[in-house]
Amino acid sequence: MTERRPSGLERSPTAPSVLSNGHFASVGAEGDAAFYEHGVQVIDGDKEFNPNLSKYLSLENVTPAGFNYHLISVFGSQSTGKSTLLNNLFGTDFTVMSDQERRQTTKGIWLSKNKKQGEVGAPERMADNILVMDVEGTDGRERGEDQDFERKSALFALATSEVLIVNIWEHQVGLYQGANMGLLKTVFEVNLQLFLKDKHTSHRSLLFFVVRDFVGTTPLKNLQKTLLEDLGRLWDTISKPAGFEKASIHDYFDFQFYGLPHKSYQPVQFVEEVQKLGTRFRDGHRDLKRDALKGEFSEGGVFLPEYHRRIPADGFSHYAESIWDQIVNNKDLDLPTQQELLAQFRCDEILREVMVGFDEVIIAFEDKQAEAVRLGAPEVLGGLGVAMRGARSKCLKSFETDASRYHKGVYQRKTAELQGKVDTRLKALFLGQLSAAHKSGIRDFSDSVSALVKDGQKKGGSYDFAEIVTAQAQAATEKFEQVARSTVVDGASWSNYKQELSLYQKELAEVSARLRRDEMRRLATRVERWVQSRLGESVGIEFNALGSGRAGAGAPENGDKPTEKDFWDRIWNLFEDTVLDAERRFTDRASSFDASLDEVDVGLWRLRRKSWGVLRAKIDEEMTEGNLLLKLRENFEDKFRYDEDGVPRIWRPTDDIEGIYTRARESTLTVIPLLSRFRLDKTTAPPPLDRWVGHTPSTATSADEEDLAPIGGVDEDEGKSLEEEMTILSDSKRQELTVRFKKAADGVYVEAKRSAIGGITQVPLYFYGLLLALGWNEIWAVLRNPAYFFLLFVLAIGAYITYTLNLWGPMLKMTEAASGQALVEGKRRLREFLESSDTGRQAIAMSAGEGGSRRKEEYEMSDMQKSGPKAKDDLDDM
Ligand SMILES: Nc1nc2c(ncn2[C@@H]2O[C@H](COP(=O)(O)OP(=O)(O)OP(=O)(O)O)[C@@H](O)[C@H]2O)c(=O)[nH]1
Repeated sequence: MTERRPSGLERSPTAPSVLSNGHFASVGAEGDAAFYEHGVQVIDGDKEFNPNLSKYLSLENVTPAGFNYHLISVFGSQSTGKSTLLNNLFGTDFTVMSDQERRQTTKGIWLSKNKKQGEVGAPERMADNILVMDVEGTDGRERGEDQDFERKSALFALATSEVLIVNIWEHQVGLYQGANMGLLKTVFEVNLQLFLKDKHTSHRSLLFFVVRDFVGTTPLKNLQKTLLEDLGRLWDTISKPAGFEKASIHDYFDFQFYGLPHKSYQPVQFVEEVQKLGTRFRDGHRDLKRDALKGEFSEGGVFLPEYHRRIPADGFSHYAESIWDQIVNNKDLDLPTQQELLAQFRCDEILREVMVGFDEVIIAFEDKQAEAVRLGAPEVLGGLGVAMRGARSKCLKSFETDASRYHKGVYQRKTAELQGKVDTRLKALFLGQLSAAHKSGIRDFSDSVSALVKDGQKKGGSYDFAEIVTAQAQAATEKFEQVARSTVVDGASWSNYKQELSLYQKELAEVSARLRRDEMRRLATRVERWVQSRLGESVGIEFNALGSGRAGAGAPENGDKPTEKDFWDRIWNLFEDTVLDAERRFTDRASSFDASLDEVDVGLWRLRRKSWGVLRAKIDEEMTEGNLLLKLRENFEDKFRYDEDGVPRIWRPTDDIEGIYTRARESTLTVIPLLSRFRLDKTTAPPPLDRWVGHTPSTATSADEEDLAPIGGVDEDEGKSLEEEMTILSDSKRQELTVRFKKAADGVYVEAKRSAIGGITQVPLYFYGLLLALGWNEIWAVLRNPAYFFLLFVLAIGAYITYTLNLWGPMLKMTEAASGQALVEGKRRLREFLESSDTGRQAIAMSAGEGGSRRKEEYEMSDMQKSGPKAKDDLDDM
């Protein structure tokens, strides 16, 4: 349907509009109220519907009125003053025929809103929104005998209006064949046709007869009676559909009559009466109680609820258009179906409108959430809960306000559809928010626990891990609940977070367990370092003691003097003691982690295995060939060079050097097989490593076993026996070591032998006797000479004083320093002298070569004597 300009207002866009009655009208654009000064032409002369009807209703502010509006149509023969009547009653500006032209002015159907204000102090029920329709006059000359439009417009008016004003000249009353009777017959027929399908609702209409040019000679009551009799007869003549044969005219119509004096002859009275009549229309609803008391209905408001066609104002134009479409196309008018269709159309429209408001609020959040998910950094959106609750309730409320007036079934269906749409999106947002709260909560929890643990470690390790975890888990749960609570949408069944909360708590517990495992690992590492340091030191001492050839540091349990035989017993005891101590430390600390027994068991098992690894590494370090050869040599030298009391031996040729050498060497040689296997002296078997280190606990995970080196005799699948694990030196190594040791021992023996022979060059005793005999005379000469004797006496006294003052030491040192200085000086002078000659230079070169090689030897020896590395005590770290 094309948009048309009202035919009564044809004009060029620029020229001022000239109305058919010759008056100028100020007009504006179609959006202006001024454009609709004369109302809106709903149906034009070509039976076209004007789509601008809705625009007009909006401009007149009728659209939001809901059911709070009334629609009145006026019927009557052409040029009987219908427009004049409406304009006077409602202040409208329908075009009125000029008295000179006398031709039809109203074409099609016009509609205008009542412009007259209610009187001051008028009753509250005063009708605000009265719409009046001026219907083209019937049986006019312009349309000839074309009854089609009359029928169609009657159908249209009846389908929409509550009151039909029938305009009739007084002189026409009683003229049964008069033009109005034909019109009324049509009205009755279409009324039956219209409401046939809507038996359940009792539609009624008010036929309001306005008798024009009422003189008053015949009382209105009589005219009324005549009219009703005529109408009754008319009703009887129309053919009624099956089932309606006995229907009375009063089942469908109420009647009212009003007489108006001649407009030109009695203008004052005309105005007065019009005024009175207008008040009745604007007065709103009829007071049934008062009418019942008076026994008649002749004053007060005219409307009754059952007259209303129940089309909400915002759906009126659409309804009117489809009704007209049906009428024009000669389709059966089915009002209930039309109302349902209208409801569907309008509900969809309202749904779209309310969704616009919803989108304005929600899309921003949806975009933000999607962006955060895309970036992989889920974010808890502030204000989401408030926005969701507000948008949802506003959207449902506005839908209810606007759509609930329409067909109930359709409205309910559409409400469910809207709720579904809204809730699907809100639920996604809600779950997204919970997911973000979940992820960020878990991350924050993990971070804060780690930070607090680090803090505690910095402050000296005085922190309770379990306490930190419990407090942080509680804080994290509270935070999650707070976010979830604030995002809950009241009244939405999906809006609860029980399941999400329990999933969150479950993951918190899992993360706690992981953090505890990490913490246990750190603890285990610290304890292991401590074990390493302790074992490194104590085992080192034992090995050093082996070099001395006497007892080690750890005394055997029975209190006997420690021997080389129980070397491995001492090492094993040290290991056991250290590990037990470490286990105690580990268990004490782990208990504060709230760790389960299984977790502690796994931790202890790992600790024992690691400790064994530490011990085995330390043994391997001590048993490197160089270290071992040095130890054996020291062991041998200790036995060879020192006697049983530990006093160094000075070899004399008479000594049994060979015997001592052989015993010492044999004794040291027995150490080699002893050292080559880790065997306990008590049991003559390897230590019970498998029992001690233990088998893998069933609760240990593959991660727990990851960094553990396999242990022979414990980890069966490694194929290494306990015997192999306890073999420290292989047979070939042993033999090689024996050979090298023997060579070293032989060297020591040769040196001893040489030093024994060197002792023979001592001055023999008889030489002193000979010296005394030969120098006897000289001794006497000194003693008998007073000068010599005195000198001797002074020297004796000086020596005594020096002794009593304990000055011998300093004096000797001074003497030594002086002689040393003199020696250095002497050497320097000698070198200077020699350098001046060639032979002297050669001699210096030779002596330097010898001295260099000796220094090299000395260096190598001192290198071998260096003690093994000492591990730092990590105990401080714990
Ligand atoms: N005798 C008489 N003439 C009237 C009365 N009211 C109006 N008229 C005249 O009747 C003529 C027609 O008036 P309209 O109001 O245009 O009549 P209408 O029924 O709207 O005419 P159409 O729209 O052409 O059908 C005008 O010349 C009016 O002056 C009245 O109460 N009595």
